[in-house]
Amino acid sequence: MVVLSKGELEQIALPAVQRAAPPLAAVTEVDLSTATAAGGGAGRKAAARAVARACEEHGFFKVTGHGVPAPLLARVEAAAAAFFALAQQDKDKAGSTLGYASKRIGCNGDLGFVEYLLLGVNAAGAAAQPAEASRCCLREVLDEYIAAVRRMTCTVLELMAEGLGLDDAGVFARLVLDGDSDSMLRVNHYPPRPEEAPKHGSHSRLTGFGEHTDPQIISVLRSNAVSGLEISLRDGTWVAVPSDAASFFVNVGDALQVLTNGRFRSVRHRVMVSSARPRVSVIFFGGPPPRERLAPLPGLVDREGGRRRYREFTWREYKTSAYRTKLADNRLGYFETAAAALA
Ligand SMILES: C=C1C[C@]23C[C@@]1(O)CC[C@H]2[C@@]12CC[C@H](O)[C@@](C)(C(=O)O1)[C@H]2[C@@H]3C(=O)O
Ligand SMILES: O=C(O)CCC(=O)C(=O)O
Ligand SMILES: [Fe+2]
Repeated sequence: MVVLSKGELEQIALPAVQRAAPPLAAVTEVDLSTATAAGGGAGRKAAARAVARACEEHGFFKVTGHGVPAPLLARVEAAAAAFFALAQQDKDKAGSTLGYASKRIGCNGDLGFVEYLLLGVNAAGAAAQPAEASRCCLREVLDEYIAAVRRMTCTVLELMAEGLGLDDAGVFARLVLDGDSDSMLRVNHYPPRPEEAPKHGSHSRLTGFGEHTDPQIISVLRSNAVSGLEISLRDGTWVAVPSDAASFFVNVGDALQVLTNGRFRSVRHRVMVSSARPRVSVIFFGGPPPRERLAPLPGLVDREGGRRRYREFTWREYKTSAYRTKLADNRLGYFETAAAALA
């Protein structure tokens, strides 16, 4: 259970006057079954175009027909719910092997009304944790989930490359499939919000996970049927994403914004807690190997008359710099070139 002191509550409560964000009018939906069907050349082209358009416009879209079995999704959800229902001392004990933490996000003072597990994902697609944890049922089901979601993620990354018209359709997927890929899995649990005396006739909204962009190439999110995720549109307005437990949501991350020379946008998002029901979300963050040199792809730079918006850096360098920032900071500013500033 996430217990907040008065000071912490004040830090994550948005003012009572702030109304709930309006729902996102239309989220692009990409049906992967049409993109992967045998003889589905036209379907694949259409899906690739839709993916690229969504990544340019919002950096966000929904995936249906994903092929991750519904019983596996149900098992992950049940195992996560069972873990978070444990007594606090048992969750704290498991913390060392499953990366459990509560309220504190990162190490620079960010707080949220959330508890979570955060696991590194190794080359085989399994959560990289000590062997003694391997008998735990949650670990086993998460390993199975990671393998299935990583496969689907690579299909989505191929569609992104095809939608950009790149000759090498595997250019993004290879980074996530690399044996040293720095990928992660996060399981977030947002407890029902605590009872609070209404101020000025309405409740304030609690920040579950403060606004940020994800650092990696791609984030693939699934939640139970409880909403709370909001994305920021290009004009800065926030919109709520209606939950859909049967689908996945894809976020463009900062690394993909760099590789595409800013053509795909890493989406700013947050989670607000206002429901009487707990939200459980599971996010696979597909990242490159630490040694990987990231820079805008030459083909995409050429299309912009040679204007290169980001300098080259390694993923290790980016991560070191990212972990010094606060959640809401713009982590790409440090890597921008003068050309980006002019744009
Ligand atoms: C405040 C922070 C938490 C974070 C690392 C950071 O310094 C800035 C990025 C944050 C983020 C957002 C997306 C993922 O949830 C995450 C695991 C990641 O890779 O970057 C978190 C980091 C975290 O919770 O440690
Ligand atoms: O829990 C969610 O729905 C999103 C959380 C998130 O953005 C993150 O963990 O990076
Ligand atoms: Fe995120």
